[in-house]
This record gives sequence, C-alpha cells and structure tokens, in this order.
Amino acid sequence: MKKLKIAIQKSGRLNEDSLKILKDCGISIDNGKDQLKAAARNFPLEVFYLRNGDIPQYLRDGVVDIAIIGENVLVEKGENITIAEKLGFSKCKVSLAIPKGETYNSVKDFEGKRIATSYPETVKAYLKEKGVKADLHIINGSVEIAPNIGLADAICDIVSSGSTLFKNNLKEVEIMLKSEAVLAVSPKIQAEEQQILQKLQFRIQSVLTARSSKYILLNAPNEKIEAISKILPVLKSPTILPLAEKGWSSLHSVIKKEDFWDVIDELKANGAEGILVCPIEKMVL
Ligand SMILES: Nc1ncnc2c1ncn2[C@@H]1O[C@H](COP(=O)(O)OP(=O)(O)OP(=O)(O)O)[C@@H](O)[C@H]1O
Ligand SMILES: O=P(O)(O)OC[C@H]1O[C@H](OP(=O)(O)OP(=O)(O)O)[C@H](O)[C@@H]1O
Ligand SMILES: [Mg+2]
Repeated sequence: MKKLKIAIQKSGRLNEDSLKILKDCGISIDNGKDQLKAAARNFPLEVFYLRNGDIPQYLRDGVVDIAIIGENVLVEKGENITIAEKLGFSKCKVSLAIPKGETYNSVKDFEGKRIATSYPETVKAYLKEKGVKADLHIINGSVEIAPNIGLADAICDIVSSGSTLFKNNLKEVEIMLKSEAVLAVSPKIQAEEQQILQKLQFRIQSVLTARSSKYILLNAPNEKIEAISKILPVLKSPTILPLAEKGWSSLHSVIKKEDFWDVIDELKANGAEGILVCPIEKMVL
C-alpha cells in the first residue's frame, strides 16, 4: 500500500507542535532522536525530519507529498506550492525594523538603505510593490544584531513577542506579512497519496475545530433558560436537561474558546450557576 510522505521540521520551533498535531490525529510515530525518517504505526504515513528552509524544494521536487512548514517560508520560496490547511500554531510576523531612536515616516524611508535579512525575496517583493529601492544584505541568523554592528541600517526578520527587537534597541515599523504553521502540498502529489491526504485533513480539521471550541455546562432556573440560550454564542442549539431540583435545568453546549469571557458576566446576571467549561478532544461538524 502507498504511503503519504510528510516533511516536518527536524528541530526548532515547529517540531514539537507538528508532532503533537499528528499525535492528536491518532497517528503514532517513532520519534528517535537521530532518525531522519520514520514510519507511522497506524496510518499510511512516512515522516521525513528536515530543515524548515529546505522543505519548499523537497515539495517542489515531489520528494515529499506534504509538509508542515511556516507560511513565511512559503512566501519566501514556495512557488507552486499550495496550502491545504492553516494549523494555528507558530504565529509570527515578518517585519521591517529600524533603530529605536530614529524617526519613521513611511516605507519610502527605506530608499537607498541597507537592510539585513534572511528573507530577501519577501523584502524585495514588498519594496518593489511600494516603489522603494534598497540594498539587501542576506544573513542566516542573528539578524537583529546587524544595525548595532554597523552592517545595516535596518532589518527584516520574524517578530513574535517583540523581545528580540527590544533587546537590540530596534522598533518594528512595517509588518510585511503574518504567518503561522501550515499544511503545504507538493504540486507533484499523485492520486493515491491525495486520497490519504484527504483522510489526514479530515482528522486535522476535527482536531483544530476541537482546539478552538469548549464544552460548556451550566445550571439555571427554567424561566431563564431561553434568555441564557440567546446570550450563548453556540454552534447549534443547546441541549437542555431537567435537574433533580424542581424548576431548574442543565444547559449543555459548545462555544468558541475566545467567546467565553465575553459572555460570562451576562450568564451570571441571568441566573446561571455551576458553570463548567471543558476541553473537547475531537469534533466532527
Ligand atoms: N519567535 C517565533 N515565534 C513564533 N514563530 C516563530 C518564531 N520564530 C520562527 N517562527 C516560525 O517557526 C518557523 C521555524 O523557525 P525556526 O527558528 O525553528 O527554524 P529556522 O531556523 O527558520 O529553520 P530551519 O529548520 O531551516 O533551521 C519559522 O519559519 C516561523 O514560521
Ligand atoms: O519577537 P520574539 O518573540 O523575540 O521572536 C523573534 C525571534 O525569534 C526567531 O529567532 P529564534 O529564537 O528562532 O532564533 P534563530 O534566529 O536562531 O532561528 C526570529 O528569528 C527572531 O529573532
Ligand atoms: Mg528561528
């Protein structure tokens, strides 16, 4: 039987969450420390542990069928590669930054400036669109140090919490793109592998929907149930069950994780008690 070949980052920021999402999809993989290739035990999947930056080429060549990779890397060198799914982790921005003390008016300020970056294609495309010509210095790491050692006037790199910029006395002035981990697909994927991908994608979608949702249970007097049902931003209509105590009911539903804190005060004001919010493991809509 054919196997779907997936590339994930060997080590680094994407590695752990990539393995976790496969695990949550019920797929167990031998994760030997120095292994570069492993087979899943219970799913037709072969895992290749690779450098994030090398993955676009492997996808293009059809050496692997799919990959979990930072969207920013696809923007930089992911021509012809499609995104099947956004995975919701490793969220970051790719931004332009300049020394904190300098004034900034607009992207035109980069005209003629030296910009250090590991993402030259992304910067080139961005500045070209804005009609700005700058001088790019390509370096592979520790980009934020460049202005401090006189190598460049500005930088373009990944920003997440902003602490690396802060520590290096820099400020973010342009956000070029927002990125997260994605499931990317090779243009050379074959029909049989495509079918396995569909099965994997179905599992991933169930995991992602569950991750962004919560199961909520609460008790309320019967006369308040209708009002409470209207407050809750539920996915479908709630389940309502009578409690042993007369005149009271228990309401069960699924809500979006981020919505809960917006409605909690209103729920309480409407007589809701014993509110439980629980994680959901898998969810099929
Ligand atoms: N500080 C950060 N916060 C959130 N996501 C990040 C951060 N830094 C990088 N990422 C995301 O994680 C991906 C992998 O970053 P990481 O630094 O682990 O590897 P890398 O050095 O870019 O790649 P390689 O595997 O080729 O060495 C990046 O492409 C980006 O999408
Ligand atoms: O805004 P922050 O939260 O500080 O994150 C941004 C930093 O994180 C990444 O570096 P990483 O730590 O992955 O080191 P690397 O340059 O060796 O990849 C990125 O290259 C930035 O330097
Ligand atoms: Mg990094």
